[in-house]
Amino acid sequence: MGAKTIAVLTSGGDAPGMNAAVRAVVRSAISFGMNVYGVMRGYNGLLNGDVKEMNMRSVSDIMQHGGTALFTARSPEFNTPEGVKKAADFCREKGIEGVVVVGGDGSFRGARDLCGAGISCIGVPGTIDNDIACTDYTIGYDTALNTAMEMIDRIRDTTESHDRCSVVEVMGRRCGDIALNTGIAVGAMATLVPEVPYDFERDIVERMKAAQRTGKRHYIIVVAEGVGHTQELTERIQAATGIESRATVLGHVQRGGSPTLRDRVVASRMGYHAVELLNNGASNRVVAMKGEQIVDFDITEALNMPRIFDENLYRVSARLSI
Ligand SMILES: Nc1ncnc2c1ncn2[C@@H]1O[C@H](COP(=O)(O)OP(=O)(O)O)[C@@H](O)[C@H]1O
Ligand SMILES: O=P(O)(O)OC[C@H]1O[C@](O)(COP(=O)(O)O)[C@@H](O)[C@@H]1O
Ligand SMILES: [Mg+2]
Repeated sequence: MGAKTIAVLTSGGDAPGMNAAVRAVVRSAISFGMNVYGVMRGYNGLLNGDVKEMNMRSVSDIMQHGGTALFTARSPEFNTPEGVKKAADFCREKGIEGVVVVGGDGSFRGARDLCGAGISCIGVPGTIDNDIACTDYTIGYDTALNTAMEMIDRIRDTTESHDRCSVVEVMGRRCGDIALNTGIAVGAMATLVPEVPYDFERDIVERMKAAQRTGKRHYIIVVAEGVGHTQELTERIQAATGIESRATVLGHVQRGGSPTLRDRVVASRMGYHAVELLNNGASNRVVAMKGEQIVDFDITEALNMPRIFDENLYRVSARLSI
């Protein structure tokens, strides 16, 4: 028997496209004859009773906006056995039988715990990092990639005009996917990711000198946040090569902005799939994308899957960047 009353929340770092996922959950739920609540500020809304009943119009005009209309939070209180019990008790009080959690791996751990406390949960991957092992794609990734690319193109203009080296840090706490893809798209001379250790002399200094001998006069180096020490690295490059160097940390600009078509469509498909699962009585699942197909996995199995780094793409990047 499927859930009759469900809720939707967004949790962890926001990502462009989360609004399209919320809209899809609300509209699908209503079309299946369910009642649906929007939970404010991630798991905090379940702890503080901050929920609102949604109707068809509650999610009008939000899809084109970045951020999340439900707001988001990282909730330390929920991340305790007492917090999970309190949230589950609140759901029971409200008659909420199922919760769709749009967020990253941390949020899925929370969803798994809430399932353990008796509430059916479905995870929908929403994070710009693309760092969730079970899915080829996370909502927000495409928008973040395009924003980072556009920003680095701008940095290139000034880098070129000054014959400089620019070291640009992009987001990705433990995952080099944003760095690797934007590095290829902007023609970076080197791309550093947390998955592959690098050697300063071999991978940076010697490459720059070799490129210089072919006539190159300006350089873009893309570094994933997870590699760290971007300012220090920039100073070392200037000291070792004599080439004037500047560091730019792109930061949260990558998390904002109107979502791309891909993010809106994938988010809509995933949100619909999540509600279909709850309507069929499923629980403890994560929605994922494999190739172009929307599929789902058991949350615990999904959280235990190892992330596979795209070695082939890394090789392409290394060959082209000089
Ligand atoms: N191991 C865990 N058990 C229960 N809840 C968790 C756990 N890890 C994270 N959460 C909850 O999910 C929220 C979001 O997780 P976080 O890792 O910050 O972001 P993301 O979901 O984007 O990876 C946390 O603030 C916390 O409330
Ligand atoms: O919003 P905050 O707390 O500054 O977090 C920054 C982190 O959030 C992210 O943008 C997304 O990470 P999550 O998906 O785990 O929330 C990371 O790339 C970055 O390291
Ligand atoms: Mg995370």
